[in-house]
Amino acid sequence: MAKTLFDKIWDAHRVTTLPSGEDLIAVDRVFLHERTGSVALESLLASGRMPIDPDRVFCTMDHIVSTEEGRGRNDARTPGGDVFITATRSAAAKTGIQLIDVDSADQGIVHVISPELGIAQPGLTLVCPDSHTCSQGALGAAAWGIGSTDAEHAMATGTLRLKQPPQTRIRVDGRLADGITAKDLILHIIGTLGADGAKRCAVEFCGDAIEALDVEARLTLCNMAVEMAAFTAIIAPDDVTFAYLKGRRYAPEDDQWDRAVSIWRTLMTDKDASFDHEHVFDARLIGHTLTWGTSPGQAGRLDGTTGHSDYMNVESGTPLLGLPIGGAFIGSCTNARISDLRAAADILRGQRVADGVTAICVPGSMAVRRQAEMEGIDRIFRAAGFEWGEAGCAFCFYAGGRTFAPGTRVISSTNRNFEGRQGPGVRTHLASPAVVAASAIAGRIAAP
Ligand SMILES: CC(C)[C@H](C(=O)O)[C@@H](O)C(=O)O
Ligand code: SF4
Repeated sequence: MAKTLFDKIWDAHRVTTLPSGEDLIAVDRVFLHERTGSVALESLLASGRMPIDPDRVFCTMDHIVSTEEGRGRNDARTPGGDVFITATRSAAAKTGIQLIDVDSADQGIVHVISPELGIAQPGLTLVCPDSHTCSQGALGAAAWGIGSTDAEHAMATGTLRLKQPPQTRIRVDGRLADGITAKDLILHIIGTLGADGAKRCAVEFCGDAIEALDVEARLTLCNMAVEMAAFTAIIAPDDVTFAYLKGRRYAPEDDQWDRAVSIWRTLMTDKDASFDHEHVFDARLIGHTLTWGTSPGQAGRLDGTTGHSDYMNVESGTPLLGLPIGGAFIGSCTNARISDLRAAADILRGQRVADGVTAICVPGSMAVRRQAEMEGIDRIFRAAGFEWGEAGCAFCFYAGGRTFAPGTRVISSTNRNFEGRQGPGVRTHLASPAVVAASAIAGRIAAP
């Protein structure tokens, strides 16, 4: 029978089908972070269990760590949040899992460093107690977000019990216009299908426009699948994927590499495979896209108008272009990789952030930060008046502590614009790094 890419990975990991109709699925890798991972690790230890294979459990510190330069990386950005850091460190030592601690050169946001280190690979199952784990499907893995209890189960048994999700195919034909990015594309898709447009589905992205994206852009695309309520997203691995993975720390080596690639080449949807839902988009019709409301589905063109939102303080029909901003943030697992920073730096070079705009850039990983510094990108950001941070989730979500003033309109390269997401009363517009940079300079929402 013809199979989808997702079927192939699922079937290869099915240990058995249970009487309940659920499958018992072998989990290849578990990734944790200090916010939810600490809970899972402590609970596992309290039950007297140990990870069945600690070498396949990875953990980073990203959500609660301070990202302010020079502040000391052991510091928490959440008042009293140090417990997340210390509890994770101590539980990691007791369980023998692979901890990427605050002072590690590899530290960064889980969904940024997992691909960077080659931990996410085609054909693997990978889970993490974090909703944006779907990002990692960009490498051709089945990667999905779980709760802390399931993380505990996955660590203890190397399996998870769940029903195979329904499947959606989203094909994007044509090529994105110059300057239009994967962020514009995914905001356009969510804006069209709605914030529950892919409910509980495993989404496969395919088509010419997807094949033309580099891996970093594919990560941005898959990252936001959960914002349309998807179970996960996946892209068939291809030569672009293999070139990205080759030589990375956890990638297969030597003849193992050739064997892996020959298996990976079989990971694609068969011609006659069927999906529960299918959608087709035309990349050529997509322009700069950003959100105007408090759901990622409330998105529209930069040259368009808003709907009505009291929280966002916009009337229906207000042009997005020209809305005055007080904050600009470039960061998060959506858009804080080197290609994102380069795109923003191209716009910021020789420019200054407008008066009254607090502008902050927080690279997604310390590796991205080092690369940016090697290229002089940090100097462009600093000279423009941006604060330059150390890696972590930072202003992507409010965790107590420092944020923008209530009521501030912020243009942000992140993935969630819920009420209060970036701080009490803070009004978030999601956009690409280029639109964030251009708006920071203009002091109002502006085109790159
Ligand atoms: C804190 C964490 C569990 C949460 C998530 O699951 O996504 C966070 O990363 C987010 O983006 O809201
Ligand atoms: S950067 Fe934001 S979206 Fe990504 S894992 Fe951190 S908090 Fe979640």
